[in-house]
Order: sequence, then structure tokens, then C-alpha cells
Amino acid sequence: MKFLYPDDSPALHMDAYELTMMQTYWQQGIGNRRAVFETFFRKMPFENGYAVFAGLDHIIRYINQLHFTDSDIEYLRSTGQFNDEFLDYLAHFEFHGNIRSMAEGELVFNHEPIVQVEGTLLETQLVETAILNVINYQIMVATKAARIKSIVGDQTVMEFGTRRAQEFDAALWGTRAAYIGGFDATSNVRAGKLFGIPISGTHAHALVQTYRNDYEAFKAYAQTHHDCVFLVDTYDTLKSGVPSAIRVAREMGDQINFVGVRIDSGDMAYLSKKVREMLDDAGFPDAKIIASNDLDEKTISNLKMQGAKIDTWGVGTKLITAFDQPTLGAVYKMVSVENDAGEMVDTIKLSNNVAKMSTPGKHQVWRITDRQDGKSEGDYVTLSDEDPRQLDSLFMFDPNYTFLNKTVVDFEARPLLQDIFIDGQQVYTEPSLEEIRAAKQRHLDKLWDEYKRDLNPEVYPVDLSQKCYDNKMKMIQQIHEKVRKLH
Ligand SMILES: Nc1ncnc2c1ncn2[C@@H]1O[C@H](COP(=O)(O)OP(=O)(O)OP(=O)(O)O)[C@@H](O)[C@H]1O
Ligand SMILES: O=P(O)(O)OC[C@H]1O[C@H](OP(=O)(O)OP(=O)(O)O)[C@H](O)[C@@H]1O
Ligand SMILES: O=C(O)c1cccnc1
Repeated sequence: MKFLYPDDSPALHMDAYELTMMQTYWQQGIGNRRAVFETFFRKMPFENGYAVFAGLDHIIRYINQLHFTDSDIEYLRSTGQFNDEFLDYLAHFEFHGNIRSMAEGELVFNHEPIVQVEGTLLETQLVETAILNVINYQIMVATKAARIKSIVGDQTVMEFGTRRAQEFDAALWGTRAAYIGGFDATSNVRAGKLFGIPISGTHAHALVQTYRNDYEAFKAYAQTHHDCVFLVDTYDTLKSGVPSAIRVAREMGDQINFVGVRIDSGDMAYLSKKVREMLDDAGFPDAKIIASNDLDEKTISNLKMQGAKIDTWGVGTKLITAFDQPTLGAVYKMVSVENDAGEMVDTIKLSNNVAKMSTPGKHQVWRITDRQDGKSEGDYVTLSDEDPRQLDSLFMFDPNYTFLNKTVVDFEARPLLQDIFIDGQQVYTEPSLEEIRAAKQRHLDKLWDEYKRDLNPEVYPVDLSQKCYDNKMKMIQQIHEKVRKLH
């Protein structure tokens, strides 16, 4: 296996069918026709009431470095599936398309476009797999992180997942997504370096095993560090771990900052209460109790219900693997394409399953907020030439159950899809990670609590404008008639 191509690039990070379709467009002479694709997901992750968008930074990096290197082209040639002229086109490929996207930290919902790609048939097809790969993972982790953070509240929660993540990239980008979702720090040092996420860490059981007793290990650690968290459950939390931590803290006095202790097994409600008493009685009321071990929002919520005296949480596996739902199921669908006459025509993917039907046309998504209470009324998907800001009142209806409707007045409409690339040039200045986190919190504050509860939340409205709805119905009708004529 050859892993060491000096000029390896992410350009081939795609399903082979993108290239086979591209070769067809290219040889048929239609590759430069315009097309618009939109990415959306159909089902809310974890049955949550909202999802948190993350992934744009990785998409921007990917697009900015998208070109085929010599070894990419040579590899494609070696497969014997592509002709020389097409490979020559790829060798000189540059992305000149437009990308519009939600901003990271934005709250996103099912059945609304999150990323929109407009360009030639060739370039829009080329980027499908990479965009979906990024989004399908990062939205899951950012949303899972937000769920966990909503239970943790003002307490600190640290990301501990790298060792359990599905490989290097997932650990790194997952950590960033978790930070966007509301985590406070990470144990992944490279994520600290690359993204500026605060790093944080205690020590493992191996340290205690090396010294063969808690006291010696904690003492050695205290002699070599200022901030100290001692892991107290290697042998016996209450009989050995905590007494040793207290002894070292007393002996070292002001020479160290005794941050607290970490518990990593056992009944954490029971143990944390006992440990709290021991620390308080020993004169360390400010020492924190940190808990880790297969935690997620359900366990944390349950531990809180039991009155566990835990101050800080470390969460790994269940966050970084998006444990209870392995993928978001986001898709990339063509919504408009140039015809023989050079006109853009909307296009639809039909299905017997209503949820699987796409919404034709190039869109904008508007977040409708009530000016009186500042709360979100719902999202309003329009065709891209509509602007609800010009209206005094907005008729919003559920596109599947049109009798569910309301008229909104005195509203603000905020366009969510922003220009990221125009003609292949990046026009978007990325906010800092801190700004993204703050934005996510502001957006959450605007959401009614009913959409935010972690169990059985209300369904947030994602409505279509009348024009968008009529366009969809008209296309469904036209296609049904066409199919009928075939029989
Ligand atoms: N009081 C509690 N209520 C609910 N769940 C708890 C409580 N205490 C611990 N848990 C959770 O129960 C699960 C199992 O805990 P346990 O200590 O048995 O783990 P373990 O993995 O078997 O221990 P070890 O890490 O020593 O192998 C973990 O997910 C842990 O977070
Ligand atoms: O449980 P998570 O949420 O994934 O958090 C990360 C876990 O990683 C460490 O365990 P380690 O790798 O030492 O193995 P362990 O399962 O034996 O504790 C740490 O002590 C946590 O238990
Ligand atoms: O610093 C820690 O305590 C830590 C880091 C990664 C995994 N588990 C624990």
C-alpha cells in the first residue's frame, strides 16, 4: 500500500461516481452548463429540537486547495476508466463556482438548505462527497455537544474523546465541532494548537500504577505541576485515593493549586457525595470533583437528579462517536440545471416517501423572529429572488399540513445562507471560534424552551413560501403527467 505520495491531495476524496458522471458531462459537451445543488437533512439528529451547524471551516479549506496533483491524475489514468482529454481537464481544474452556506454555530433544521453550490455541472458534481462527509459528521457532534452542554449548564465540560474517535480526522474536527456546540475545553493538544481550543487534562491510572500507590503518584505529580487534579479511583476511591489526595494537598500547601480529584468508575452519585464530605471536612471546600466514564446527557442528567456532587464533566466516547446515531443522513440534491436553450430550469427528485422528495429551485432560508419578544417564529424557505423583508405580514404554513398556518406581523427576517465563494473566490471572512460559540448561544436564546428540551421537543416550523410551495406542486404535477403519458 502506498500512503506516501508527496503530492497527495484531498481532491480524490470523493465517490467514484462523481467522476464517472463528470466524464459523461464532459464528453457530451454539457459540462459547463450551470447547476445548483443544495444540502439538507431529513430527520433531526438525536430527535433533538434543533441542530447546530459546524463544518464550514473544513469546507472552505477543502475548496481553497482543490486541485488535482500529478499523482492524483496518474492514479486515475491507471484505473483505465477515464479518457486522456478528461484527465487533462482535471489536471487543470479550478473551482469557479459560488457557495452559499449557513454560518457555523447557526441553528439548523431538517428540510432546509444548509449549503448551496452553484457552478458548472462538472464542479458542482465534484464537491458532493466531501461536503456531505464533513457536514454529516460535524453537525452530529456539534449537536450532541449542545445537548450535553444544555444539561451541564454553567458547569465545565471537557472533551475527552480522541482515543475513541473514528480515526485522526474525526478526533480533530469532532473536537472543534464539540467546542462550537458548547464544550469548554479539549484533551486533544493538536486541536489546541490548530484551532486555539483551550486544552485541559488530568492524569491516567497508569501514573498511579507506575508508583504502585496513590500517595507516591500524587506526590510526584504535585512536585512537577502547579495545577493538580488527582485521579482517585485506581485502587479504592474512599479508602485510598481521596485520603492520599488530601494528604498530598496538605503537605504541598501553597506550592500547588489543588484543583480537585477525578472519579472514573463506580457509583458516581454515591462516591461524589462521600468525596465532597471528605474534601470539605479536610478544609478543601473549593476543591472540585471531576467525573468521567461513558458519560452522556442522559447519565449526567440522571446523576444530577441523584444529587451527585460533581462540578466538572469529562465526556469522550459518546460525544465524539455521536454514539446513539451514527450519521445525520444529509444529502446533496440538484435543484436547478441549465437546459438546451441555456435557461435555468428547476428540477425535483420525486419519491413515494414525502420526506424523500426534494424542493425544486434555488433557495434562501429566512429566520423569522417576532420583534416583540425576540423569539424565533420558524424558518421560511423561499425561492432565491424573494425577500420577505418587504412584506408587512407573512403567511406561514406547514408544507405537509397546510391547514397548520399562522400570519406573522412585526417580524424580522434574517437570511441564513451567506455568500462564501463567488466565482471560486472566498468572499467570506470566517468569525473566530469564540465568536461562533457566542453566536450559537445567541441563536439558542432566541429559541422557545419548548424546542430546546432534550426529550420530545416541539417540532420547529420550517415552512415554504407560497411561491416555493406552488413551484414544487407544479413540478410534481408536470412529472406525474409526463410519466402517465409514457404508459
Ligand atoms: N449513580 C449513577 N447513576 C447512573 N449511572 C451511573 C451512576 N454511576 C455511574 N454511572 C454510569 O454507569 C456506567 C457504568 O459504571 P461502572 O462504574 O460500572 O463502569 P465500568 O465501566 O464498569 O467501570 P470501570 O471503568 O471500572 O470498568 C457508566 O456509564 C457510568 O457513567
Ligand atoms: O469514557 P469516555 O466518555 O470515553 O471518557 C474518556 C475515558 O478515557 C479514559 O479512560 P481509559 O482510556 O483510561 O479507559 P477506561 O475505560 O478503562 O477508563 C478516561 O478515564 C475516561 O474514562
Ligand atoms: O485528562 C484526562 O483526564 C483525560 C483525557 C482523555 C481521556 N480521559 C481522561
